Amino acid sequence: MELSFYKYQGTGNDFVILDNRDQRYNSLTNEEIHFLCNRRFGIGADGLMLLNAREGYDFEMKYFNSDGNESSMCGNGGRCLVKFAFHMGIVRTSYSFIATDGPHEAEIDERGDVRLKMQDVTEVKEHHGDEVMNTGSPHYVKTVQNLDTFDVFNKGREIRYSHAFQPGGLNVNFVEPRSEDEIMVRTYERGVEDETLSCGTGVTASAIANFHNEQGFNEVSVITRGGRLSVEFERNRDGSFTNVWLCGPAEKVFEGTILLPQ
Ligand SMILES: N[C@H](CCC[C@H](N)C(=O)O)C(=O)O
Repeated sequence: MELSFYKYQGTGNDFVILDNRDQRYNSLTNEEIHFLCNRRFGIGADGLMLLNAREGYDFEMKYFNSDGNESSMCGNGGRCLVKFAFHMGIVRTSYSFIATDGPHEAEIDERGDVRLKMQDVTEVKEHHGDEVMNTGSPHYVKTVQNLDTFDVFNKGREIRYSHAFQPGGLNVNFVEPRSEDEIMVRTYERGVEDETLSCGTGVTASAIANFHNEQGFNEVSVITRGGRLSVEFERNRDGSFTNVWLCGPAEKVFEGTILLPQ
């Protein structure tokens, strides 16, 4: 089958996007998605998304990691899918779409950056002095020194596969505070099984773990290897985090067609 695809990236986290509003790609297998994400034999990406039609929403987002398996929410992917929808003629001042973790709002600002509203975070657990939370995907957040030379792959893999987080595993973020409201983050991503240049739900978890205002509005600037993102959130008296927004660039790279192996 010949397949038309679009390639997008959000701060270096890159995705194959398929317009599936006519459901033509519903029968794609995990093996085929894994092939499409392969950086040598396929298009190459950290993940693949289907833009589906959905009653009551501007669209539905289905997300697959590059291992070919459907997975939890992807923050950078959601931002790229909003920009794709805009390019495909779905033009809104505020977008409303549904993903595996529920409904999301999103906006495209005057610079073309995409602001994505993330799910509330109601529970942050402590684990060996580090923090574990779910921002639409499960994340482990560890503060380290000298992040630039830190062994993200091996240390990340160790935590991702550790017994404590089986069977599903989780994504692992290493954070180095730079100033009161700026952090650096590098992430080992589950389902990619490698470091990605940025991870939206991971950046969100890392910012929340490094909040600076005990109560009320917080804004954290996040430096990743793929570029800069910002995370805004309210910290509430009950310890929950609401009105969480992930903001940053999301760009089309190219489009094309590819023949799936028979
Ligand atoms: N690999 C993640 C999903 C994608 C997360 C990341 N690409 C993002 O931008 O949030 C997981 O399986 O939990």
